[in-house]
Amino acid sequence: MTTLELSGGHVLRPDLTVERADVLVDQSAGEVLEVGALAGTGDEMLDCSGSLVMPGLVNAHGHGAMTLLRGYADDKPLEAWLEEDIWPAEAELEAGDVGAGTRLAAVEMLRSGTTAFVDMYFQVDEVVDAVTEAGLRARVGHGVVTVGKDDEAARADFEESLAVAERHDGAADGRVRTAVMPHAPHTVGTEFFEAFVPRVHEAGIPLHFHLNETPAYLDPIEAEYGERPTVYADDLGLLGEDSWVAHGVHVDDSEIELLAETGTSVVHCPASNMKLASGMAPVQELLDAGVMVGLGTDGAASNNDLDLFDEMRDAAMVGKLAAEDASAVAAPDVVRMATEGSAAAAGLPVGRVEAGGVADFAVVDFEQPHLTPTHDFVSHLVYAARGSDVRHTICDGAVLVRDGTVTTLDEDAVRESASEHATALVDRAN
Ligand SMILES: CSC[C@H]1O[C@@H](n2cnc3c(O)ncnc32)[C@H](O)[C@@H]1O
Ligand SMILES: [Zn+2]
Repeated sequence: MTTLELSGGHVLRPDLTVERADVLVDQSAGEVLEVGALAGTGDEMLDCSGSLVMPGLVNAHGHGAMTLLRGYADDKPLEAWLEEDIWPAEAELEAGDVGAGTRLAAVEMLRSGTTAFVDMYFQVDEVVDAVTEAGLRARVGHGVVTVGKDDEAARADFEESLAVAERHDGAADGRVRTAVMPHAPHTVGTEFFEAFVPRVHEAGIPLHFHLNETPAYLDPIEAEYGERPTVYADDLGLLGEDSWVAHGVHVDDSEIELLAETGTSVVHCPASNMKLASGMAPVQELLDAGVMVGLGTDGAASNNDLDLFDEMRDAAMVGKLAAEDASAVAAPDVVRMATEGSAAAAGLPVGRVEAGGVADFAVVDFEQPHLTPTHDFVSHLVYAARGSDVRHTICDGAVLVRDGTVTTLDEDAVRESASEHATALVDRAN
């Protein structure tokens, strides 16, 4: 057994108290052995003085390779943005693009303290290779869209999502888990849900999809079935403890109750919701109803970054506006959303720093002017810290970022390759 000691820092405990402590990790098992006063007992030492050791952040909804389309199309609402710009560009995507874009996403996430993420996209073999190389943890899936496809192509798309989930589950020494990911209730035909959802359940595979992001998600379902999309999704077997949805912006009281009753988690994506003017999710109401809420960036083309510190601040700010209450979506709730909440939503065994727990951490440098004085660590994590304050990132016991430098990927090469792929992709699309 080789041990790593995170020494000299403060530690954010699961009850969100902070104490001066070291953390000893079994690197081969990727597990925390002890949290306490250790004073130099590790085989390898990682200096965390002046810093806070917290659980690695978990990005519970996104489309990693959309980094290639960052800044390609802005200042439009979701439907116009997807139909006029994003989907035509994605029609030109090649496997290598997804690999390059996901590596860029990995570098950005690692540098800002994210150790696990959820990815709904295409060419998932490439996504898995990038995750494996980066050393990250992920829940990945092939996104299914059947609108605009004939029956054969639509069925093939859903088959691909199932096959990908079965092929990759447990990859990268178990750091990669999978899910079947239909895009949304209104972009996948009812007959395909009816045919495939029972098979997904039989195979014990979780489900992840976009729900009620904009008013346009409601109209077609209400017009055809006379019910809210959450009820429609429940009728099709899409809700449950193994399901988590992205957005949940336009959910009424009965839908919130249904999400709580079925144990379906909601991933809040505040930056994307603000940028696309999709609306303000009723996060405090979801929390009050007992719904598990996680946090996600969505893709880098609608955010336009993958920094969960930024996202935490946005979640707190817009949560207060939505509730018209400055005490709503308070800092401790937001830190829980970005750690344990996201982890529970995505079914990943992370989100707490404790003995016997998984060794995934972000180490945040608090010796910064904008983090001085430190009356309250949790307040600073939400309202004042930035992704660039992350000093070290550790996943599964391995140091993936040491003093701001990614150890597993060559950052310059990743940036260069992503730029080349992005330019060629956009040239093909235009
Ligand atoms: C079928 S793979 C995922 C699919 O989703 C698209 N997408 C990106 N951002 C959003 C969003 O905010 N709402 C809905 N769909 C989104 C992405 O471009 C892919 O086509
Ligand atoms: Zn999305």
